[in-house]
Amino acid sequence: MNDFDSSMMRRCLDLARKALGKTAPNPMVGAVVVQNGQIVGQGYHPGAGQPHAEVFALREADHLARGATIYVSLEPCNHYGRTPPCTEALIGAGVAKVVVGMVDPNPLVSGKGIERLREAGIEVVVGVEEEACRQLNEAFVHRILYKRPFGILKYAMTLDGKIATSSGHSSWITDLAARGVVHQLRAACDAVIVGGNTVRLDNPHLTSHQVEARNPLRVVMTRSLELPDNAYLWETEAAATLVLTQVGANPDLQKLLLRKGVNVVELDSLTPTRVMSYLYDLGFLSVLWECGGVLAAKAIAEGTVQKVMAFIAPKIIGGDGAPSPVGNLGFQKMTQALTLERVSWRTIGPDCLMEGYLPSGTNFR
Ligand SMILES: Nc1nc(O)c(N)c(N[C@@H]2O[C@H](COP(=O)(O)O)[C@@H](O)[C@H]2O)n1
Ligand SMILES: [Zn+2]
Repeated sequence: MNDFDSSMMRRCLDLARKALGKTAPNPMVGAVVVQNGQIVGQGYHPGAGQPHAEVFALREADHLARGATIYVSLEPCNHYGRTPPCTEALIGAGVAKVVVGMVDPNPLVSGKGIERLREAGIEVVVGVEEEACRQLNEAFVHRILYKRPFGILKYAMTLDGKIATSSGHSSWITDLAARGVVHQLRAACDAVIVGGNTVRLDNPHLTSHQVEARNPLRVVMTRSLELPDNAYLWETEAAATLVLTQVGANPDLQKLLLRKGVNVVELDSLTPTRVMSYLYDLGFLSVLWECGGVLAAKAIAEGTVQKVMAFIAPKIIGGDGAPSPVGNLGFQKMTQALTLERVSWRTIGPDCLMEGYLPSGTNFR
């Protein structure tokens, strides 16, 4: 890989990111057409049902695409989905070379796009900035491979591991800057899940708090449906809310919520696994768990959390009964601890964000 290829692929990733949070169930993809060392066309995939990144880049390059090199962060598709195959568009435009960031994990494409281009006599290079391409679409890759959305557990805790005081007060653990990062994270996710207790205790908004940014679907998991008549989550002009409950729960509140525009769905079983399967069917890529410790423990135990984002404030509040981010996992020994992989951390204002991935296959129901 040379520096030029690398910088063009990074440009593709920057373009792809313009559609952050807007492409589900599709990936984020960017493409750049280069003729004689100059960018003559670029594009990104804005969302499902719209043309792919390659098509926008080719349109912009027009006749200059002939004999050019196109960089694309994901293997060009070779199938009829919502849109026709990009391989045929590339062949038709007469490009000489295609530089691909990563092979598409989608079995409808996986390797077939590259094969088709090579058959047509086009030079194809694969794997430029592959790790960065994979990272950008980690949720898409997970969805394709496991037929479930990618789960992120996010929490804010004090240095002594508490998410609230013993009385349940939790506003605010982290500073403004860290809360801003959480708002961006919400804008990048398709749904954010809390349990009934969080609604009762914290009355959260769960929006991205930015005028231009999109909001995730706000999802409440509640068996009893014993929730307040008035909650910010019922203000659906701000963002859509879905309440998942069990069959026959609190019919009066169901009627009230429906009148307020909240979607209420009764599920046969209200487990994290069932909820993630429901959200998969809605086409979601990434789901943010912003719940309390009891639900977080269940979500981890059922393998519905892949990544953990822990915001840690340099504050100590103590309190024997003060809750912690993850409830009972049933572990007795330190050897049972779930050790995160690919851990990184950074400071955000006075706080610290530690991120890492649960070992793959974590599931001990
Ligand atoms: N290479 C590439 N560029 C894009 O811009 C894309 N959106 C994709 N997506 C791949 O094609 C599938 C979706 O196809 P339709 O949008 O339904 O036609 C998606 O699952 C990816 O495999 N690829
Ligand atoms: Zn395509």
